[in-house]
This record gives sequence, C-alpha cells and structure tokens, in this order.
Amino acid sequence: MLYSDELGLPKTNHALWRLRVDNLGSEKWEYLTEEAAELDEQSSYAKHLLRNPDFQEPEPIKKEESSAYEAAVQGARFFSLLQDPKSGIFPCQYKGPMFLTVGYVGTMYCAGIPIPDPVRIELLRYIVNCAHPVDGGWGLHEVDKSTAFGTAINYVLLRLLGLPADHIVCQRARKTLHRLGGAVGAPHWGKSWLSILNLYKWEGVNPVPPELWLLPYALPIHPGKWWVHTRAVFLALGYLASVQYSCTLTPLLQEIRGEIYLQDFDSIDFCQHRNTVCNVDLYYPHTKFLDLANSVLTFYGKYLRPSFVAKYSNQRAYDLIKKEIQNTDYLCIAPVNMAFCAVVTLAEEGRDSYEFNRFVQGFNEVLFMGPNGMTVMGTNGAQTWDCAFAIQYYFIAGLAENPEFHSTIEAAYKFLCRTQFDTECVPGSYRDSRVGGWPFSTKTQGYTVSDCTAEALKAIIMVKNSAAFQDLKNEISDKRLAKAIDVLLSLQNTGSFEYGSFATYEKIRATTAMEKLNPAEVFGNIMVEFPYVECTDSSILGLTYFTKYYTYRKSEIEHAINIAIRYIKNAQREDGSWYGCWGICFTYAGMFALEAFSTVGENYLNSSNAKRACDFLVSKQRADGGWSESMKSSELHTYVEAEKSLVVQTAWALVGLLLAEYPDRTVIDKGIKFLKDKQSATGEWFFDAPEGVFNHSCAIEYASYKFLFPIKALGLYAKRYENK
Ligand SMILES: CC(C)=CCC[C@@H](C)[C@H]1CC[C@@]2(C)C3=C(CC[C@]12C)[C@@]1(C)CC[C@H](O)C(C)(C)[C@@H]1CC3
Repeated sequence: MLYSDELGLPKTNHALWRLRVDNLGSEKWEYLTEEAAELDEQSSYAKHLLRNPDFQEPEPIKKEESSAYEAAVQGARFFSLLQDPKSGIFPCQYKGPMFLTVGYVGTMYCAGIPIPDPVRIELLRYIVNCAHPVDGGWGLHEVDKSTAFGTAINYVLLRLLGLPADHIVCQRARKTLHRLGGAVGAPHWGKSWLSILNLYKWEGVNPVPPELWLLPYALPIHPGKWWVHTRAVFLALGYLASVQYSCTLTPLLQEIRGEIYLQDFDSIDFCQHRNTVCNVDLYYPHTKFLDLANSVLTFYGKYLRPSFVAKYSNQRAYDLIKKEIQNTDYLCIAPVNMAFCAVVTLAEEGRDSYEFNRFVQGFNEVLFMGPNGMTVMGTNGAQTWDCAFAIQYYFIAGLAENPEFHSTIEAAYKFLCRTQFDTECVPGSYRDSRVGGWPFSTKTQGYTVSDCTAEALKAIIMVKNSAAFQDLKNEISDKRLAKAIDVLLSLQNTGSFEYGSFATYEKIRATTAMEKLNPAEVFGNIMVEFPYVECTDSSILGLTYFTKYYTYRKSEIEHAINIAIRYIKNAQREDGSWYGCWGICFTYAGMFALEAFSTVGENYLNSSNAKRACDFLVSKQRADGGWSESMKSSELHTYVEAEKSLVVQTAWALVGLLLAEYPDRTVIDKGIKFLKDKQSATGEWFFDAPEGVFNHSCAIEYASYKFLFPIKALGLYAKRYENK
C-alpha cells in the first residue's frame, strides 16, 4: 500500500487522466471531467502507465512450455501495447531525480499562479510516496539516503503545495532536516532555489557571474566551452543571482522561514554559509582553487562591480537565454534550466507576457503522471532513444518479419524520420550545426546527442533496407542519412587523451581540468564534455551499420571506427570492465563495448579485449543465473552488488555475452532461465530498480529498458540456440 493512501491523502480519479501525444512526441497529461471522460476513452498505454485495472494485457501463454523466442514475442506483444500508435512513441515516466519539481512549483509560486488542483494533489502524493521510509526525508534521487538538498527542497514543496506544518509527513521531514543541520546545508542549487523563493539570501550563494560570458572565447574557462547542461543552468542562474531575484515574501514563506533552519531566520549570517554543505550531501567537494575564485568573485560583486558592467552582462545573459528559448521552443535543454529561464522571463517580461505564458504551458510537457503521483521528469521524455532501441531489438530478435509487429515498427520508424533535425540554431548560440542529428527526446527540444544520432540512424537503416518494409523506404532519403553521418563524424574527439572517443552533445571544447571549478557539490564530471565509452560504442555501431549499405565518406568512416575502437580498448580497465556513466554501471558499459566489438568482428575467441570483458561479466553472475549491480557502483567507481538479481542487469550481461559469442552455454542458459522466470505469462517484466544514472550520483529510471533489453537477449539467444 502506498504511503499516501495509508495516510489518507487526497487522490485524483486516475480513470479521468488522458495522455495527449502529438506527432513530434510531446506528452501532456490532461484531467477530464467525468462527462468528458465518457466520450474520450483512456488509451491502453495511459491505463498501463497509471496501473489502472482495466488495462487489457495480452492473452497469457504457457510459460513452462515456451521457448526463448516465444518469450521474446510475448514480451514484444506487451511492450507494443505501450506504444502510442499514432505518434509511434512509447510514453513513460522518466523519473528519479528529486530536485526537478521545485522548478515548476517554484516558478508558479513566484508568478503567483495557482497550480491546478489535480496537478497539485498528485505532485503532493508523489513527494509523500518518495519520503524515506525510515526518516521521512528525501535525497538527490528516489533511492538515495536523505540529504539536506532533497529534504529542504521537498519539505518546502510540501508546504507550498498546501500540506500544513503539523502534518505527520512535515513533522518527520522537519526532524530529519534539522538533524542534517537545516537548510543552510543545502548545496548550491538548493540555496539558489531557496533564495529565489525568498527563503535564503543570495549573499550566501557562491557567485557564477554573467560577466564570464564577456571573456574572450579563447580562454578555457569561457562558459561557451562548458558541458551544455552546466552552461545552460549557470547562464540563467547567473542572471538570477546577479539581479538577486527573489519573490515577494508571503505569510506562508514567512512560516517556512521559521521551519527549515535551526535558528531564527533573521539571526542567520548568510554570508558565512556560502560554503556550508551538509556532509551527507557532498559528492564533489570544492577545490581550494574554486574557494579562492569564489572569494575573489564575491568581493568583486560586493565592492567593485560597476553598475554598467552588471547591466551589460545581465543583458548579454538574457540575450543568450532568448536564443536558448528560440532553439528549443521554450523547452530548453532540460527542466532544470527551463525553470530558471522561466523565472528570468518572468522578471524581464512580466507575468502576463506571451513569453512567460509559453513557459507556463511548456511545463505541462515535463510533468508526468504515474501511479504514485505526478512529477517533473529528467527530460521531456525518452522518445527517440526508446524508439531507436525498439526498432533495432525487434529486428535483432527476428520479430520484424512477423506481421504482428509491423505496425509497431512502422510507427516508431516514422517517428524517427520526423524527428531528425532540419533547421539550425540561431547564430551566436554557441551551438554546433545540428541538421542531420537526432535528440534523446524530441525534435522540439533541439539538442543533438551523439549516441542518439547513431542509434536512430541504425534503426532507420534497418527498416529502410528490410524486404518487409519496402513501402516505407522513401520515408527518409539517403541524403538525410548522409547528413547524419556528417553530424556524427563532426562529433568525434580528436584531442590527445580522448582521441577517437565521443562525448554526449558536442566535441570536448575545453580541458577536463575545468572540473576543478565544479561548484555543484552534488555531481561529478559536469563542467566540460567528457569522453564516454557508451557514446563511443553506439557511435561505432551506427557508423559500421551505415557502411554495410552505403559508400558515402567510406574511408573517413572506417578511420573513425578504427580510432574509436582503439579508444575503447585503451579505456578498458585491468579487470576487463569499463566504467559506464549513463547506465548502471560496469554491466551497462560492458554490454555496449561488446556490441561495438561485435560490429567489427571481434568476439570472445578472437579478441583478448572481448574475452576479458566477458570473463569480467561472467565472474559477476549470481547463483540464480542473474546479474545485479547497484547504483553504488556509479558512485564509488567499483563494482557493488545489489541485494537481488535484476532483470535489466541480467539482460545487459546476456546481450554482451551473446554478441561476443561466449562459448559456455550453461552460463547463458542460466541467465535466460532467470529472465523467463521473471516474466509474467502475459509478457510483462516488472520494475526492480533504477537502471540509469547521471553525473555519477543521481539515479534515473528508464521504464522501457525492462522490455527492450530482455527482448533483445531472448531474441539473440533464440537465433543462436533455437535456430530462429
Ligand atoms: C546536472 C543537471 C543539469 C541535471 C539535469 C538532468 C540532466 C543533466 C540529465 C537528465 C537525463 C540525462 C541523464 C540524459 C543524458 C545527459 C544528462 C541528462 C540530460 C544523455 C543524453 C547522455 C548520453 C547518454 O548516452 C544518454 C543518451 C543515455 C543520456 C540520456 C539522458
């Protein structure tokens, strides 16, 4: 039973929610009246997303008698029901981080706009249901220990959303917050939101002055060279800190001021707390160098900053923010900077402006409903990524020729074709050429990602060249595929230590030594782009697949593949593993590396790198045949097991071993048995634990993975051992 139900918290009627999806993949929940709902049937995927009892599952099969192929088919049957047949996407709640909802609620509070009741009720439920079962606090992400950041921010949210201070949930959370030293211990972004909400003072927040944007681009410290997310967040945050934006102090805020600190608000000397961070929160402590820079910049801001410079740099920041808004049609790169940009727009244009209202509407695209309530997602979805995998894995599992899945593949393929970028960013945005690339979520969001481009490209080529889909061949021209190759090749790093690798959104633009200036305290590796093995692996498989069918830039592609493979081999650890940054963790990276090797013909028998990678994976198999890596691996950079074997982890390990043609069948049989045992007779696999991670410390759920990777593993197995 959910905690919110135990407490008797209000709940909306989940039969009245509808998910509206458009052709470009935007996902918006709407709450209908009962009369309207009668005329408007809830889609099958919405029913499943809310775990409503009237979701129609596939007919059960006799599991004991079924082959791996049949298990894959049944899994695909279930997963296909989760697709929106019109747009082709697989909507899901992309959740985990516990510091995003403050962006929406905080912005609305600043603007004095009440949150619609059904949304307010479900946001509350979600936060309450995520409270730590022992101490009632919250962490950076859903499965984290309680931290000052998570607890302070989510406590404030509960209060802004209408929970009274003497409610048991607030009481427990307050106790934990006080035990953690109160809200002064919140890290930089926490302090920033509290300052925006007039619950803290900007003088106690370390500066990120917009003046940085006035420096010559040649300097490695220029923000235009930072990682896109960090650049985007600090652009808007820099503006807000510079103008010391804070909302009107209301009686409610006055009360909250009295609840989140250990001492009286007016007696706190906020200047003294710039560097106060609760020990439990701290993942990446400041370097001495950063502390020094912060002191100098604080002194500058307080005593030396001429007002004309302040005005000029704020204007410069706002100009860049407007470009970000234009390039992403108000979505911004992700909900963190979206909310900061919304507050900047509120300050500049006013609450009744067209621009600010676009943001208010835009938030509907990142709010997502689930059985536990509503939350702001990590991005506006995972549309492209999931579609690219679904197509590829249906093909790999031999399901593409099966007419039963024709329409699923067709719709996902058409979505990918629609999603390729065909316009450039406005000049002066510090952005690369994007025409030909693909994003992680939607075309509107506007940011190319290397591996998303490669995976989408591969999926499209599969469909385009399949006899079963000849009628769809012209949905996308070969010229557009060539454009994708141009983008992909332009993203390969050719600097010294990262030679041959791929980063996420851009080439690495400045030295990773910039990490010494990372001010975020709770995340690692955020300052500049970084070479990622998974992004490199996906890029390899996109490039190799392209050369199977096309001759465009062939020798350059071959060179790119060679140096990328060399990079992967050099990045392999002594024990045969790789540290994965976007999934958990060594298992995820091992699978991707073995897949990349397999595309250039390297496997267990002919490659010592592949052999060592397999031996590493096999050494981690558990007695029940499954694999089980914990989020702790990502934090600690060493393999840590979770309590029980996990479906997605097991599928990842099996995919790697099968693609590497690992010779000992008993190992693989045991894993396959585990996957089959965990599947329901109707084809479903259930959620175990978050599968993804970012910046080393924050877990995030990829809800489609529990279908996609088992289908792939079972399909590969069927091909190899069942002659399918
Ligand atoms: C530190 C900040 C700004 C936090 C906001 C969250 C974003 C940074 C996260 C949320 C989702 C996220 C993990 C994502 C990625 C980057 C960072 C994101 C956008 C990428 C695109 C990186 C490349 C990866 O291979 C993959 C495609 C899986 C992910 C997808 C989600």
